[in-house]
Amino acid sequence: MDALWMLPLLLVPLLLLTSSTFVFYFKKCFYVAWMMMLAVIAIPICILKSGGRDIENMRVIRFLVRHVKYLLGLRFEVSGWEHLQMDGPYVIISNHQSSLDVLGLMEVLPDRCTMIAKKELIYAGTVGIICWLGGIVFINRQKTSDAKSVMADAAKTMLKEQIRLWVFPEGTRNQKGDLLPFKKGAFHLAVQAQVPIIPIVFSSYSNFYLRKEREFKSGTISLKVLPKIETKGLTSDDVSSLSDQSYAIMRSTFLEISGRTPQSNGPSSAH
Ligand SMILES: CCCCCCCCCCCCCCCC(=O)SCCNC(=O)CCNC(=O)[C@H](O)C(C)(C)COP(=O)(O)OP(=O)(O)OC[C@H]1O[C@@H](n2cnc3c(N)ncnc32)[C@H](O)[C@@H]1OP(=O)(O)O
Ligand SMILES: CCCCCCCC/C=C\CCCCCCCC(=O)OC[C@@H](O)COP(=O)(O)O
Repeated sequence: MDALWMLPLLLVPLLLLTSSTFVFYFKKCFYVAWMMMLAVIAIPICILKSGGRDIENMRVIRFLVRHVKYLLGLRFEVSGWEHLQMDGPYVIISNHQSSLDVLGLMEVLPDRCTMIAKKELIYAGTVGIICWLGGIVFINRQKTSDAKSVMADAAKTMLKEQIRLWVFPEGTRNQKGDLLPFKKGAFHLAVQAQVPIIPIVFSSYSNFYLRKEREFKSGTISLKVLPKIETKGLTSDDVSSLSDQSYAIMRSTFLEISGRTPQSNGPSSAH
């Protein structure tokens, strides 16, 4: 008879585990907490290995982040690896749906590659510190002139130190089921450094992660690395067409790997 009183107590966790809203919040909180904790582990390793801010720290970060996908029930199917097998610096551009992109990014991240990120990320606790140690280039999106000069410096550093940079040309996270018009910074960067652009496309997260509906299920993400786009000989006058060209191939790839058919050519580039 006493055991019957236990029943509701057992039902509560059972109900919670089957509630998709609970799972959504649980997985999100777990993700942030786990990344924060991984950064706590990574910080002393990076400082001991490199003594401070150094692009080589990205190896440590990449190694420590690789297992996180399993904990969230996510898988990545990568195609086009061969396009990353290239010597020297280049600019990677990819679409940006959520902070979960970091997991896919770490799947394919080449050596000596860091990212351009909004400066607010530096205040994200231990994650902010590890981003700084990993050589992430922080830009102030509210001050275009500052962002431009930081990126012009980055173009020089890329060549001097043989660094690759990963930029999210949409400039913000976007889950609207299509790509946002591209900002121009990534293309100016590649043209200034005269290095190739490698587009990488993440398929839509909408079949497993829906922010509004508070759903976060297991899922498989296609990650497609596309052939490089050369910028040798191009000048700032070519930036708009370079951006339009990149947008067009990334958008059609996004729709294709997300199981959708293109409806229109969409917006070309940001103005
Ligand atoms: C173990 C531990 C675990 C922990 C785990 C760690 C995880 C470690 C991974 C983290 C991962 C990070 C992920 C972060 C992800 C983001 O933070 S995304 C947000 C930040 N990134 C970006 O914004 C990049 C893209 N944005 C841009 O490139 C933008 O162009 C800029 C540079 C911000 C400027 O913005 P804007 O003024 O709004 O945009 P835009 O319309 O492009 O430019 C205006 C004019 O300036 C010109 N212009 C733009 N850029 C330039 C330029 N560089 N030079 C000359 N002219 C330019 C344009 O051509 C345009 O002129 P017109 O052609 O119209 O005449
Ligand atoms: C004490 C501060 C607490 C801050 C908590 C946030 C910490 C995040 C912790 C774990 C997530 C790990 C991945 C971090 C990298 C995520 C980068 C990201 O996705 O930034 C958003 C930015 O691209 C676009 O921002 P907006 O969409 O314009 O906004």
